[in-house]
Amino acid sequence: MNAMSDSSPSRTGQLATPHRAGFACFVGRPNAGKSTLTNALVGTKVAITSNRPQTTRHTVRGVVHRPDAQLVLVDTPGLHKPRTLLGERLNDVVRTTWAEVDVVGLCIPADQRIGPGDRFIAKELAGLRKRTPKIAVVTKTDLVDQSALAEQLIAVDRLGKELGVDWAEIVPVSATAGRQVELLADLLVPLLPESPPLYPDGDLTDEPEQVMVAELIREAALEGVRDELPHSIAVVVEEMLPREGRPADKPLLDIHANVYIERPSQKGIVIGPKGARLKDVGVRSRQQIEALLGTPVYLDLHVKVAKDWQRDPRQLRKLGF
Ligand SMILES: Nc1nc2c(ncn2[C@@H]2O[C@H](COP(=O)(O)OP(=O)(O)OP(=O)(O)O)[C@@H](O)[C@H]2O)c(=O)[nH]1
Repeated sequence: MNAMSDSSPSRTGQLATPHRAGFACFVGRPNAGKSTLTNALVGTKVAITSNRPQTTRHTVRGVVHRPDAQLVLVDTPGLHKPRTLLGERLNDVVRTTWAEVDVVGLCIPADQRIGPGDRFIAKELAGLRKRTPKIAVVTKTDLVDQSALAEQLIAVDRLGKELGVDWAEIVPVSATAGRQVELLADLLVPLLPESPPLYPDGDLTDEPEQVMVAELIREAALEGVRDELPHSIAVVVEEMLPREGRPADKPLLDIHANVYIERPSQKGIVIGPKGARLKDVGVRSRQQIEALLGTPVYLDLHVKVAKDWQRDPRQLRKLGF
């Protein structure tokens, strides 16, 4: 099930390569390595990774540009059993995304047994329209030896047969070791429809910059306090403006952002003794933002309480959900 023959030279000796372009998304349980894989394919940091579940809240697209194809990667939040309104909304976002893409890749870590979380998602995939190709990506192969990997590949194959998902490919990769990432792109491209490029060359993401900036701040704010504040931090960038009166060769971007927490008692955790933690969050996220936007940044952070924001539809809308 691939259209590799399309890219072989034609009899006239010219390359009869139709340009292909389309959307792919990686799904999988939290922490399966979806964001890291997206980054590895695109070759720069576009999606936000973390060593904890459910940090990818927004649909972030990275664009892989190749002479023969353009692969637009849509990164979705992990599908999970919803417990809150936010959880339900996230699942809706995930399903909507699946229905709109040209190929879906289910990520399953090589170093963990296939569990209820993977089955839950694979079952959803089985219900997706037939003509959307589904591939299985066995991630983090650097963490296991050859025989464990072979076993996992067999288990993934069995999972597909059992649940009625017809894998177009089963591909083992390591995003961090850069192993087989190119091959994955090669296998994804033929599954895309023939189409001219969808994005101008050089575009890595069409996610609004403010959302990316907010994600970087949230990532820094969660660092080290995830156990205390699992899903209780949201960040909204209120304003992003070039500082007036600066010489052209010394621009400065003023960014004002609010870090929302759910309860006043969480304020101390985020701010830290004498504001030390918040200062540190500011320094670390500023460096990331400067790297992302390529300009010096002045970052102004405020911590605010948005009571029970995960359960309140009005707050959710304000926070962009
Ligand atoms: N050793 C190794 N670790 C990896 C690899 N890919 C991802 N990881 C690690 O696995 C953890 C989760 O990776 P993410 O890319 O954030 O996972 P995700 O599926 O996007 O997670 P959510 O956003 O929670 O859905 C991070 O600590 C990564 O560094 C890999 O190829 N090898």
